[in-house]
Amino acid sequence: MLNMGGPSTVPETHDFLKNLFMDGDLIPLPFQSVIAPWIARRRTPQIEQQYTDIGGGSPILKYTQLQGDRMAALLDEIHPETAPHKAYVAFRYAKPLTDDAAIQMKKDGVKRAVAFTQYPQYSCSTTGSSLNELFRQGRSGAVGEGVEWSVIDRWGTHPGFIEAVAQNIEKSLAKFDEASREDVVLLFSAHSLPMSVVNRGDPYVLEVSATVAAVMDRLKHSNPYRLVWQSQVGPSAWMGMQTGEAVKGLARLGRKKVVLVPIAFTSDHIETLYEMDLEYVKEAEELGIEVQRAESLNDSPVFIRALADLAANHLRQYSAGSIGPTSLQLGLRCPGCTNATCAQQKSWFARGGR
Ligand SMILES: C=CC1=C(C)c2cc3[nH]c(cc4nc(cc5[nH]c(cc1n2)c(C)c5CCC(=O)O)C(CCC(=O)O)=C4C)c(C)c3C=C
Ligand SMILES: [Fe+2]
Ligand SMILES: [Fe+2]
Repeated sequence: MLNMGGPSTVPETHDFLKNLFMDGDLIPLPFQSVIAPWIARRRTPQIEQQYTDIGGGSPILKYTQLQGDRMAALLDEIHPETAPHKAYVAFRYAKPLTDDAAIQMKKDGVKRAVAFTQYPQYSCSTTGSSLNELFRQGRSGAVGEGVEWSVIDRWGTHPGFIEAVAQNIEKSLAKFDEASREDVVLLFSAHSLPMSVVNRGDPYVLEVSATVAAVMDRLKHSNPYRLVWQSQVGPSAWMGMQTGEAVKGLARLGRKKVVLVPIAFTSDHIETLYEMDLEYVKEAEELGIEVQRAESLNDSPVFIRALADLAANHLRQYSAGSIGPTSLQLGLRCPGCTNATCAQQKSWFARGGR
């Protein structure tokens, strides 16, 4: 279960930020090993305050572990051919890190493993970075010798995932007065990307858009909607329109009913619990907007069944030889990619981790 992770407690914030700013796949910095710890130290107090304000830490580990354990139990039932199944959490920036998962897998004597990204839509800065780290650990033998790997690299239009998101939107819509419910604007919000990443051919923006289109089809276009982008960091140009600006713009246009929908992350985190709930919702209410935030998927049984379905289909097709260890799409580097690790990682996984 690959994801970025988050500090489970406030004192873990500094190490989380240090690991994040040290990641050249996410934020390439000159003199990274010197500059990254400095930026992390400077940013820590502000981000610590945000984690304090959302209750003392990120719930991502709790939810990822729960999703993984329940998915593995379901897999034992629906795909007994490869049972028993066990989920290992491998976070990129917080404990348990990829090397922690590797140690545990080696101890357990794992011989067959699926790298299952928990980011629905692919970006080199998220899933790509996690796969690069897993490749480094796997190649070094940290996970054990002779492990056969395959990859589930993206699933942003899986019908079970779409259904789970749509159900949460419907729950939020039900809180509005029925007579004017169709006027409610669905504001899908995803973590933004620097334009430098978009412009090197990263598929994330397209894939998030595909998720939104699939959700709207499932909802039979019951409401008007927009996809907007949040959480940009630093002074460079990022993908827009920014969520905060969109909320203000809707108020200016007299669109006073909004559901905010997190669409690129499956568990609650600082962006839902802090930016959405404490910043955007508050701002919207001050502008006279009636606003609901659609719940994150968290422990949604529909979502967990979708994860099990994705894994079962992958294992079934892989065993039948109808798919290889990686998708064809994973094999294509961004046309503007200059990161040599991406090339090595893709061919290592395409050979099943050999
Ligand atoms: C799919 C989601 C995400 C993408 C794409 C993404 C790209 C991306 N992020 C940064 C820089 C930062 N992100 C930070 C936190 C953070 N990022 C995501 C998700 C995506 N990032 C989440 C869910 C979080 C919060 C974790 C939590 O527990 O809530 C941070 C740290 C926070 C801060 O300092 O503001 C940075 C920095 C870049 C540069 C980038 C694409 C290149
Ligand atoms: Fe981010
Ligand atoms: Fe790349």
